[in-house]
Amino acid sequence: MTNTTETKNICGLRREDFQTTVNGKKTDLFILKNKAGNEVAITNYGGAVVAIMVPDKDGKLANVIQGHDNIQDVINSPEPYLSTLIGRFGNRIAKGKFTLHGKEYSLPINNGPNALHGGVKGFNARVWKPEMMNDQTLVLHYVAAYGEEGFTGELKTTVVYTWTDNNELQIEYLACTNKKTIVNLTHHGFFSLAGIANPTPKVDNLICEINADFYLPIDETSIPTGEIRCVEGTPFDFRTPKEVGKDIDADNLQIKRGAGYDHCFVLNKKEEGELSFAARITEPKSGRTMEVYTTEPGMQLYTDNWADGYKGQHGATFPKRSAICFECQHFPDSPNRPYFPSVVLKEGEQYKQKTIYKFGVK
Ligand SMILES: OC[C@H]1O[C@@H](O)[C@H](O)[C@@H](O)[C@@H]1O
Repeated sequence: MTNTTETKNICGLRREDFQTTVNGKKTDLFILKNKAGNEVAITNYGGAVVAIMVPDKDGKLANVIQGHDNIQDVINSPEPYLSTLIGRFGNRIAKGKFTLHGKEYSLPINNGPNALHGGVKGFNARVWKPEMMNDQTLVLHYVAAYGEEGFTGELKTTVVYTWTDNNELQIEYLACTNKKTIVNLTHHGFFSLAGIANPTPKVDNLICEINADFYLPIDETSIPTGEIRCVEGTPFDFRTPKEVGKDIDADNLQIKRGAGYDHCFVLNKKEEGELSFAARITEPKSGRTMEVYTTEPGMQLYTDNWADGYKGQHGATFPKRSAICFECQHFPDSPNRPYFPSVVLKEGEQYKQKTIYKFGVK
């Protein structure tokens, strides 16, 4: 297996730069290689994907996901969710409060007045137990303790990354609890289809299509207002492909609140939980495409609106808006909105979600 031998150069990265010990647990870099010869590199620190090497229309390989080239930079990143796993609860919970079986829970506040992405030390900042199944499958395990980051119930979590021969990065999530809890897992890939370069180009000229007739407007603290609004005639209408930059700075209250796109789309589904088409982007210059499929009801479109000008892999600097994120998940603040799809997981039940990022060329 690839990881048993010392690899000097993995996707332009060095394995040893990812090897350290954090709270007694070892971090490393794992490489998945498919039959087409294309590689993906993942660290078990937060499950951060640090490389996805895919060809452009002329067959030229480039890394299309933002990350860092060493473990210290991953740990201290100005963007703590840079292409990492997110849990136990993706996105925001208003004021960090929710009620479950008649009891009110208070989570640490880490984003304005709200709780974001599972707390001060979420799944993105944990060392996961790695298991290489074969050259194309990495499994990560993490057990979130009862009470960790304010959540009830121990949560045993498994994430399976599979890199298929047709350049699909499949991410499957499984979890179970010993006491009723809430769970909303996702992966926060920061995709730059033009390829990581210095400077990494902005996302404005990506052509984007999103399979959603509705989205969730947000209040001034980025919590869904509760309204499920039609995208028709708004900057959020991506039902026919359009440039990401077309309305990203539109004179629109929702766009202003998000400082760009930072909103959950309600994905069109025939059936709850079906694995279906969510989004597609095309980068016109390189011809690279990415399609997203998910079992989840929602997808947060985030256009990298905040962290600006920090150093990433391959000597690159990442200006803000140089990546696009499609976080497939249940809706933000679901625990406080009984009419949103439920995020409650009971003892004896199994949480499952699957999302696929499929790379190609046009
Ligand atoms: O990486 C952090 C970003 O993650 C997104 O899911 C949130 O909605 C953004 O507000 C946040 O800045």
